[in-house]
Amino acid sequence: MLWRWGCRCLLRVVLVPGPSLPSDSRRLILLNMRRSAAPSQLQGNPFKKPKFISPARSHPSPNEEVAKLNSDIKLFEVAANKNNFLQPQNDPRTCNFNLPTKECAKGINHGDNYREKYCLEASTKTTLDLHHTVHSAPKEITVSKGQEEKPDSLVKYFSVVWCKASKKKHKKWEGDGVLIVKGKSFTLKDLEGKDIGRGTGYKLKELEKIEEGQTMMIGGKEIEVMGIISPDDFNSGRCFQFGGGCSAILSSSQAAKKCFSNPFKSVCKLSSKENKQNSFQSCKPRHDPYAPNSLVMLRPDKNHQWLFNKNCFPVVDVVIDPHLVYYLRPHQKEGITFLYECVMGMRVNGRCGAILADEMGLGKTLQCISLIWTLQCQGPYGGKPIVKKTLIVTPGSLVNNWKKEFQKWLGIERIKIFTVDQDHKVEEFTKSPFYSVLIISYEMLLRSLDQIKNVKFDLLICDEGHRLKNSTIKTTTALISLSCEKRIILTGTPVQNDLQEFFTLIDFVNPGILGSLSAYRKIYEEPIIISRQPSASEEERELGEQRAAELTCLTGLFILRRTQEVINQYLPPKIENVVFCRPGALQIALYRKLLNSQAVRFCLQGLLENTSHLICIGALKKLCNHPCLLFGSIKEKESNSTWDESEERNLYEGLMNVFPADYNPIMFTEEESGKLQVLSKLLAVIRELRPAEKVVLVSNYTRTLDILQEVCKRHGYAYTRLDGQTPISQRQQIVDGFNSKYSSDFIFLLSSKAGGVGLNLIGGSHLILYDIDWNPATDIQAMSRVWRDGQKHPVHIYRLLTTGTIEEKIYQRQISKQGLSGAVVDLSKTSDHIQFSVEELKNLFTLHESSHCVTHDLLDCECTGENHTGDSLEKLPVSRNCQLGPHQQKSDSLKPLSMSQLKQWRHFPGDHLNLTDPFLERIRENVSFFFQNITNQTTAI
Ligand SMILES: Nc1ncnc2c1ncn2[C@@H]1O[C@H](COP(=O)(O)OP(=O)(O)OP(=O)(O)O)[C@@H](O)[C@H]1O
Ligand SMILES: [Mg+2]
Repeated sequence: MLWRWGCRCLLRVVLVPGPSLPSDSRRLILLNMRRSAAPSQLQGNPFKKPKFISPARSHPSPNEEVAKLNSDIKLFEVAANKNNFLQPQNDPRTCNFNLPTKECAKGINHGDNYREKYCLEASTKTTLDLHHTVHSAPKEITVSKGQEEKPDSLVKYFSVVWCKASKKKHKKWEGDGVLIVKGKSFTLKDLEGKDIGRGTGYKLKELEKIEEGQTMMIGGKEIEVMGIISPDDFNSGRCFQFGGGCSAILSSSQAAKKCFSNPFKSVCKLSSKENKQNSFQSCKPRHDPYAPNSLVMLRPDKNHQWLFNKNCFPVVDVVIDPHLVYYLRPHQKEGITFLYECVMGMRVNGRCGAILADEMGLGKTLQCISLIWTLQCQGPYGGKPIVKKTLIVTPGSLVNNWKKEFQKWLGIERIKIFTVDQDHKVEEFTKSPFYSVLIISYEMLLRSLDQIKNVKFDLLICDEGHRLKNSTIKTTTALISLSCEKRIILTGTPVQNDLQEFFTLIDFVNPGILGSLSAYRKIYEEPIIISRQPSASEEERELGEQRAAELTCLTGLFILRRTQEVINQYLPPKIENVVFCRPGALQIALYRKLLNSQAVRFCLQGLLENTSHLICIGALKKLCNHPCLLFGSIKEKESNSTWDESEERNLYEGLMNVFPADYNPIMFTEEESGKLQVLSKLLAVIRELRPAEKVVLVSNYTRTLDILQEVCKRHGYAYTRLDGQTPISQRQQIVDGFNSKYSSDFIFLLSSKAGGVGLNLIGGSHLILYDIDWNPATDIQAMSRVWRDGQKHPVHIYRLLTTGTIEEKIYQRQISKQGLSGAVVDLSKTSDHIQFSVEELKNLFTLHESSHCVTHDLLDCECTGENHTGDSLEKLPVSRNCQLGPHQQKSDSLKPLSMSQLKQWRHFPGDHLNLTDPFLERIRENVSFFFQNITNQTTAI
């Protein structure tokens, strides 16, 4: 550690390579070290008393050097540094949810060429050092509003160094800190945001006199004031970033150190081998950068060259293969540019991670394939490829989809892909020089971790990477243990809704960039959460907002999210229907009986154990799907030896008497379930009106899928099925078979939880969600399987709900605020994780027999339910469920509907006279109410 070198006027000599200097030039940098051993004191002192500046930051940028130096060796003291920890080369147009705020823009030092190219807006603002805290602090102490009138509320912030109080003559400062002076009291915080000292009762006159260089005692600690911090820098949290971003800085310093390790070798005086190698490098771009429509990557700026072009290769344009560019959508071109800049460390110095969080179906796979292909063949320095081996980790059902996409876009010759399965082990990949891309499932990765660690991967892509949001799970720790620096997370779900999970994902792609978890909690999470509470004071609200803005700004450099709208124009119309199906007579009788059971009554009195309500909910959901499922469960339980003591006994007591005496679940009928009746009619009308079109039929339960499968058999519909039991090796084959125009399958039976994510089921143009999940994300995932690129037909989506039952309640929960509060981003969350109050349980356990649609009743809609065409969209309030707050108010088209949005949909009762939709017309008999919404409407559908 540098700061251990505490001695007076220590001169540190570093020879720095520079690409643009003559080969015999050597640059000698003397770092003037101060006496004190505190981190902040160990560097040159360009302005007053700077904080600790890591080597990567403390060396001048090559531009500055070139300007200052002639070819002679020259000694100089390190000047003010412009090589920021963050070097946002951010495209304001693509900065996903977080257009830089004024504050953000202030803190950004845009790279020259990038600024020219993209950041027109930002470039008009003053470019400031993000860590200008000390240097640019105003001479006068900044105080909060109202200080003159009320000295008690006066607030000042100072950067300090501190150590425990001691009488020793030669003290060692232990760390940097922030001193907050409020009224007559002091708080001392370390750079992790923790309070480490407090004091009170000081005289106001003393406080006014605090100035740089002053030493004082606070709560058993001695401090020396190093400078003033502006309220802006405190509120944004920037003044802590030496703690927060410290490791990021260190990392770039490490990168820099690499360059420093053998300076002579690096200064364009290449060994003969390297010379030879160099001469073999193609110094021409692989593709013509001037060709019309060419997609050329950003050229590295001088800082980048100085850090990464050790061998002084000529800078060559990196141009995306025109073969790919031909197919790329505009948002995909932007996405590739973004990914390239991230993994090349051009957006955040020395950081090579990215999160591509585009909504489902936007072609994240193609964007990554384009990146891999580019980096595998090209590089900005002498054309030398950046990546040799890439590791792609993905859910099991998508392993072959990735391979297929590679083949779709690049053919089989260009790039050799190895997919791991039962018969193809990682060793095969390791031994063969032939393959450059390894695709493996998360499960297999864990099993083959040791072999994987033996391979040096240059690029790591984690598909559906939101599963890494928990840092303690094995998969995350396994992936963290891989040494690969260039890491990309792909996810279709928003990542910023939960601040803890957000941290884990960020820390995975760019380790340490937000500092330690404890620092992050203190500096960002706590103030942000406090500010969102209704009881928050104005001050807390402002602080939280500013911290959120800063966090957004920091992370927005390497997170990109675009919404579905960007591809809407390429997609056919989508007709979405929520269909409220009347329950059958047997269903109603059983439902009543269940609600009257002792188990439900006890639940409502809070008398049963925590999980009892889940059993009741489960039974009601089964009943809504089909009574025979409930029958089957009871029979199964009865045969179990523990039946007599089980809680279910209280629930199922007397239920068998409601079933007809000769009830046989295998001989179930469609009439017994309202939804099944509707489904059966729906399948028939699709078959009749659109004989060439296919249906994806989704349920969350394998047993329900069995029933649906039986219905297919009875009606003679050809079907295929994918659920949790389907071997991974067969999944892609099943998907391909269904998508093929030659397939005779009419129906694809899909278990949404088992295989919903990432699948392309564009062979189907009708999707029926037979049951509803607590988590809207599960349903959204499923619905996104058919309305995606490549779909040729208008897409019809039907969500079936049983009128007046728990299914409506779950739907309401999905679309109301409550439903959004926790579950929205998390596919793994189930009802087990949802807490219910007794009031909520009462509502869940009520059957509304006389309502056509309880959901409509709740909408507060003036219409009488007669073909209402929806309110004007302008009235729609913008609502967003995001802990990072209002800075990201951009529409998320795939986020669950809100109640008010649902009100915009056309809605009408089943017996409405003028149903224009021929499909709805045919099923209306069993339907009490419809909601319908059409996206991308053309003429006929
Ligand atoms: N530019 C394009 N032109 C035509 N088809 C495309 C294009 N880009 C992507 N596609 C196709 O769109 C479909 C969806 O792409 P992909 O599976 O990569 O989406 P995704 O963003 O990964 O979605 P999810 O989050 O659901 O996994 C694929 O079939 C893909 O081949
Ligand atoms: Mg995908």
